[in-house]
Amino acid sequence: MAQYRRVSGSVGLITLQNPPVNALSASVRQGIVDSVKRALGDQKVKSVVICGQNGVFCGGADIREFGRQMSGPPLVPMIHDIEAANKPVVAAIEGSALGGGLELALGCHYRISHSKAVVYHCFIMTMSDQAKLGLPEVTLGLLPAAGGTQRLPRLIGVPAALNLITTGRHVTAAEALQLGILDHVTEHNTVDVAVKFALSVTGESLDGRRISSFSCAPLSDLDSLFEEAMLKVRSAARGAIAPVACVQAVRAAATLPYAQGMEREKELMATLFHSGQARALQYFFFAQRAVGRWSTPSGARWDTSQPRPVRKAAVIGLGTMGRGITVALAQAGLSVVAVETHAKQLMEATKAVPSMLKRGAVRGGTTIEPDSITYSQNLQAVADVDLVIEAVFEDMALKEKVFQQLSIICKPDTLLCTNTSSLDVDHLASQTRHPELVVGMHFFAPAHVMKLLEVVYGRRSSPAAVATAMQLGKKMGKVSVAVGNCRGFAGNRMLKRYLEQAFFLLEEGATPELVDRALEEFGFPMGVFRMSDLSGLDVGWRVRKADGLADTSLTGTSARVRQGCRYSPLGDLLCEHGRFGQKTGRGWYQYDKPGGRVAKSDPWLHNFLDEYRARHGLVPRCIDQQEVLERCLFVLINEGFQILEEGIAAGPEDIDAIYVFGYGWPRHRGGPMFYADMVGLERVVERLERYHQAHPDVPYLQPSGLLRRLVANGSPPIHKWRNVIKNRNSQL
Ligand SMILES: CCCCCCCC/C=C\C=C\CC(=O)SCCNC(=O)CCNC(=O)[C@H](O)C(C)(C)COP(=O)(O)OP(=O)(O)OC[C@H]1O[C@@H](n2cnc3c(N)ncnc32)[C@H](O)[C@@H]1OP(=O)(O)O
Repeated sequence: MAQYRRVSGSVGLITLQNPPVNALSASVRQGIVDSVKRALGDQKVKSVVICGQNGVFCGGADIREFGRQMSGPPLVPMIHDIEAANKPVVAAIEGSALGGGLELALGCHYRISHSKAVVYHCFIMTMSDQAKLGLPEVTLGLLPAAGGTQRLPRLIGVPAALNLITTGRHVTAAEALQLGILDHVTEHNTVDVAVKFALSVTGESLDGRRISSFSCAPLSDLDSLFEEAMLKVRSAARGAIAPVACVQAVRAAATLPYAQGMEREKELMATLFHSGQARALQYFFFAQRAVGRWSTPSGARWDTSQPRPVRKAAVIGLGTMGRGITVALAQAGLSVVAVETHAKQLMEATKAVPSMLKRGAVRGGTTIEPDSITYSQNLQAVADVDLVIEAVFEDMALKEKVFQQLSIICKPDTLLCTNTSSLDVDHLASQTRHPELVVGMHFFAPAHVMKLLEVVYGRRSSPAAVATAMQLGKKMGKVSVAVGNCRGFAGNRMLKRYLEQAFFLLEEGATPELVDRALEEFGFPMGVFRMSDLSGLDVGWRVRKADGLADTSLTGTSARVRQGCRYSPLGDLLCEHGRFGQKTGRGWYQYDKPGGRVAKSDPWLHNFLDEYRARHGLVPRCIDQQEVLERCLFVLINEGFQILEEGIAAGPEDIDAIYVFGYGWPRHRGGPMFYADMVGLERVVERLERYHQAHPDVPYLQPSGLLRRLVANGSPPIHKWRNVIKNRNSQL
């Protein structure tokens, strides 16, 4: 809806009304069309202001309408009519003007917005409380097709428009003013200022105010600008089609008259609108919001659990993870006690952490106060904190000891969290006096950069403990996903199956290059082998050794079998050769030096694989990219269904958010569970069954019960899976 009234005698004020973000639904569009008509037809009205109710201008088109039959007046002629009006129209932008919302504002003759400098916590000073503007359609698999690709370059120039349209980034009102998107910013009530302004421009000529009549500022070398832009978008999101279409649309603005540019914009939008990528990205938009509405099998829920305030936190262990967590906590405005019992490591951390904070501040345009962190070698320093995050070496005996000590030292109501990536949270809880106050907070390296946080609830974790960890994650800018306690939780448990298949493919004749190429062409930023070289092969080796798996002295058939299932010792053998990946300059690839970044094919590795296969009587066969994708991805997806069946994750959105934010799953493919839905559950079952027949010693290739049940229920779309999922208690 849109409300229309006349204010200050001669200003028609149109207020968009569609909470929470005044999205341009059919009825809002109809309301705007009707209101504009009224304002232009009323002789008493000399100028018009468009604003949004509740301090939000407009969050853009109503994304929920995209999957349905579109009705109501279309945006393009609606905006065209506003621009063509013979009375000045002013956009009063509070909150957000995004997508179609900004396009609507670009159709107005003037744009005024809100900006206010505030200090929002004790040591980070920032410009907050100001409007956000942007054309984020690309993040939804679309382009700004209501004239955005044609008006913005005409208003702010091609390079700046290319940047905004291809990245979808939001800019603050201050930046928008600088770029020339806004005519004016105010610290006062934006609508009042806009009304006064509208009165002041009454009767003035609008000839120079209609952006569609502008020409793009000329540029000397358009071809190389667009070539560069194309290369950039292709490498930023491999295989994503919307950024490419965005570049093409902006090129049309730079080279064609407005009307032809609009035709091109429409044509390009038509290729995107019904694409699988647009569906995936729009699904993911809602999925990442859905994970905040967490629930556990015991009935704890986001809307009935009260988080506790956390002002002071401690981090125990200042290795790579601990340092990153310390930085993330400090950046979130908490006071942090950073504890490391090894003097050398502590000394290094006291230098590393402030410089990480400094780099972060430069990147984020904020100022920091390093005094918010105190360092100590003594665990007693955590006596008065509200929450502790343990990040010591991944060793159960060590962690047990730390939790026993924390339970004595800390206040009785202190929340005790572990950053373990796979160990048993319930067991650690059992070492403490208050197991209900123990949860996992599983960060991903680098912890101050990566968006994902798995919040792991144990059997006895209280709803308040889960709510507090979830809220703290949000405060740290993370996407927090609540998961149950099991080996590897959700993310690493699924990853294990994916890694195993990659190793098996090498045994059967593939090379790391072939496997990585298939995965990178699918859209992962790095294939599995390049990724494991980056993260260090020794990490998994240590875990396998602790689990009694990494025994390379075994010979004959038993060398490739553990606990009755197929096992590949390839990773263990590489580690025994000292090949830990980038850090040693050798892994699945070779690097020019230890710490080198550029992976090169390694003849040694290929010889090693040949000899290994010969030793074990494995006859290499030709493996194609499809098999790589199906084996690696379908087994991971199958584990995802198992996780859903066990209630470790509450819904497919949780798993998809974990994989997109934590494991580089290409966002334009929606996440593994969405991908399964796209491929078709029946096909996933059929391929898994086929591979299981060929590899009966790999039980995880057998389709999970839930997957079969969904197929038996007619393969309902992903948003109906929850109806079929029967949550069970967490399982260890
Ligand atoms: C064959 C060819 C046919 C072509 C015809 C088509 C022609 C179409 C022409 C033009 C198309 C224009 C495209 C667009 O405008 S696409 C939309 C662009 N806008 C966005 O991407 C903005 C999305 N929203 C946000 O970024 C944020 O929500 C923000 C506005 C910044 C507010 O953030 P915050 O305060 O943190 O609130 P939440 O994100 O939690 O959102 C609150 C709830 O509102 C829902 N929401 C938000 N935006 C939209 C929207 N645009 N449409 C529908 N719903 C929206 C959001 O999901 C939250 O609800 P819930 O928690 O239930 O998920």
